[in-house]
Amino acid sequence: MHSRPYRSALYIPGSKDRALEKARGLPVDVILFDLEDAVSPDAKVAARDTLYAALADGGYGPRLKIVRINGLDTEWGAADAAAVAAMDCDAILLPKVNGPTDVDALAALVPDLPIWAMMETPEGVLNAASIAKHPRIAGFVLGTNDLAKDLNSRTRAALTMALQHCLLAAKAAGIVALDGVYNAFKDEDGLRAECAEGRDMGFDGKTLIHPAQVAIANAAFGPTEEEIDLARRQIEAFEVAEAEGQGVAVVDGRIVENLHIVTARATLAKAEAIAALETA
Ligand SMILES: CC(C)(COP(=O)(O)OP(=O)(O)OC[C@H]1O[C@@H](n2cnc3c(N)ncnc32)[C@H](O)[C@@H]1OP(=O)(O)O)[C@@H](O)C(=O)NCCC(=O)NCCSC(=O)C[C@H](O)C(=O)O
Ligand SMILES: [Mg+2]
Repeated sequence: MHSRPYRSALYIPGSKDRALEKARGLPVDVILFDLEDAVSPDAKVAARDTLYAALADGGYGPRLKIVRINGLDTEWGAADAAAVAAMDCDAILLPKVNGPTDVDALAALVPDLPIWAMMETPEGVLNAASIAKHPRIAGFVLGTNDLAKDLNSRTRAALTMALQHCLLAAKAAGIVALDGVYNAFKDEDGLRAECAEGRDMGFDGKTLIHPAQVAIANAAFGPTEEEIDLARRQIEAFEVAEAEGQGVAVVDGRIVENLHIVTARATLAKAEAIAALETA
């Protein structure tokens, strides 16, 4: 179980001062400062300095600060990595990871920061287990746009197997897994439905492209009052059952065993972590 929430992870173009400023006041759990696709080629070099200065100025509070660089096979990747190594951030995100050797290459350039991997190529998805187990990897971010492009697929349903494969790899390795973006940023109902689907699959949160998407993701991936109440009642009932020498309790007509208590405790821990983040 992770000790901080990852409900909402907002991409911020590293080149845009206004968005970098706006992010300081947004209730997101994770900020993905982007040097890759959100930044046009002619702005990429200057974006490094813009982002360095924004992070040095601070004001992003307890949010997890991750910087996405350009691929190491591009003209910007290696210099991005060197620049990020000097930035005040928590992790570095590598796009289009195809296998653990891609992670090795970045690890050699950035010795100290945790590395997150964009899972967005067919080869990367096939190698998900070995990427997730790389000792420097701390999280997966699904890149559903690039994946759909490479697969020539037209629906999210067509990506289900890839999403689940990456999730299995992430959970087996004990790392974080964030779902891909929902492109139609003005369609709140569509986002709500996709967040619910990603949460039910097991993702820890959703990557986002616009501030208007934050509240929907936070609500979808945070425990509800009903879930918190149920978790408390399950723990209470199980403790009573245990005191009576029983291994099973019944709450709301359903059995509660030790494994459900693990989930119930995780729900309460997540609620506490969210409260701590929101009051920090
Ligand atoms: C999508 C956008 C281009 C829309 O921008 P805009 O038209 O400016 O939106 P608004 O006028 O509604 O903006 C309102 C205010 O919010 C600020 N804003 C907008 N977006 C962001 C943001 N992402 N972070 C912080 N602040 C933001 C505006 O500055 C306005 O502020 P104010 O002036 O105070 O009113 C734009 O949202 C955008 O560029 N989004 C990010 C796009 C992006 O990051 N793309 C790359 C990541 S997605 C990806 O690569 C996925 C993956 O790799 C894959 O393969 O799937
Ligand atoms: Mg991508």
